[in-house]
Parts: sequence; C-alpha cells; structure tokens
Amino acid sequence: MAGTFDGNNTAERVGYITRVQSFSACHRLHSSRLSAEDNKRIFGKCNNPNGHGHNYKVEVTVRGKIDPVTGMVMNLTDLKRCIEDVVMTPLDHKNLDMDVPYFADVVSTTENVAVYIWDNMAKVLPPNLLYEIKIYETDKNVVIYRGE
Ligand SMILES: Nc1nc2c(c(=O)[nH]1)N=C([C@H](O)[C@H](O)COP(=O)(O)OP(=O)(O)OP(=O)(O)O)CN2
Ligand SMILES: [Zn+2]
Repeated sequence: MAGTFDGNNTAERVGYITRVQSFSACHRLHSSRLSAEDNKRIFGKCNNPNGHGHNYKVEVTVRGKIDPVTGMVMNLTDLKRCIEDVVMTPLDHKNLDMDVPYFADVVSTTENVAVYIWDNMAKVLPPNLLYEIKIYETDKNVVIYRGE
C-alpha cells in the first residue's frame, strides 16, 4: 500500500560512524632537511629543542553499507580495538619524535600524525571502509585527512 512504512531493509543505506579517542604526547617540529635557522624561522616556538605537549583528540570515521541484518556499518567495539592498537599503544604518553620510529625522519605535524594513523588504520580495517581521520591538536588547530 502506498505510504506504508516497510522499514529500510529493501534499500541499500550508507552510514558514517565515528569513534573519538584522546591521547597525550609531546613533540618538536623540526626537519633534518632544513638548517637550524630555517627550522627556527618556519616552526618558531614549536621548534623548541626540548619540545612541547598536546592533548590530541582523534576522530576516526568509517563509511559503509548499513548491514540490514546487524544494523551496523561495523561494530564500534571492533573499531575501538583497532584504535587502541593503532593510536593508543604506539602514541599515548609518548615522545612522537623519539618513541615512534615513523617520525624519526618525518616532521611530527598534525597532518603527518593523521597520515600515520590513516595508513595504519587502513591495514587493520576491512577494505574501503576508512573515510576520515580528524585530529584536534588543540581546540583551535584541527586537521582532516581522507587518504588522498
Ligand atoms: N600546519 C601545521 N602548523 C602547525 C602545526 C601543525 O601540526 N600543522 N603545529 C604547530 C605546533 O605543534 C603548535 O603546538 C601549535 O601551537 P599554537 O598554534 O600556538 O597552538 P594553540 O592553538 O594552543 O595556540 P593559541 O592561539 O596560543 O591558543 C604549529 N603549526
Ligand atoms: Zn605541537
């Protein structure tokens, strides 16, 4: 009958789900490809030799079909475990430049932290599900990376 609600099970629906996680880390913005003068000029106070810290907030968003049986794009409990492995274990309470081998020669900007998280989340999630990594370095500095 026209207008009768038949649920949403006949149409394919796409949803976006996000898990939010915070971690604390310190870092220094410094490039081995730049002179000391250029590092100071470009990175300013963030080039302080002894570093500085942030309470980062990361939002991991996956995009996919809402399974008509489970009602889920993916189980958020599984997403939580992936974030624990990819974000919390390697990054929380760490010196990004010294404790995370990836950043030994990659400047630990929030853009590059987002790329690091993207690349490693993509390895542990089902194919083509990862949509966006959004990081709040501070309340005012926000970076989005979508794998491009
Ligand atoms: N493109 C980028 N620029 C900067 C990054 C970055 O990751 N990508 N990071 C920094 C520093 O890490 C720095 O800690 C940010 O400092 P600041 O802007 O001072 O942070 P606040 O939001 O706390 O600033 P206030 O305006 O003083 O509150 C710099 N640039
Ligand atoms: Zn910083």
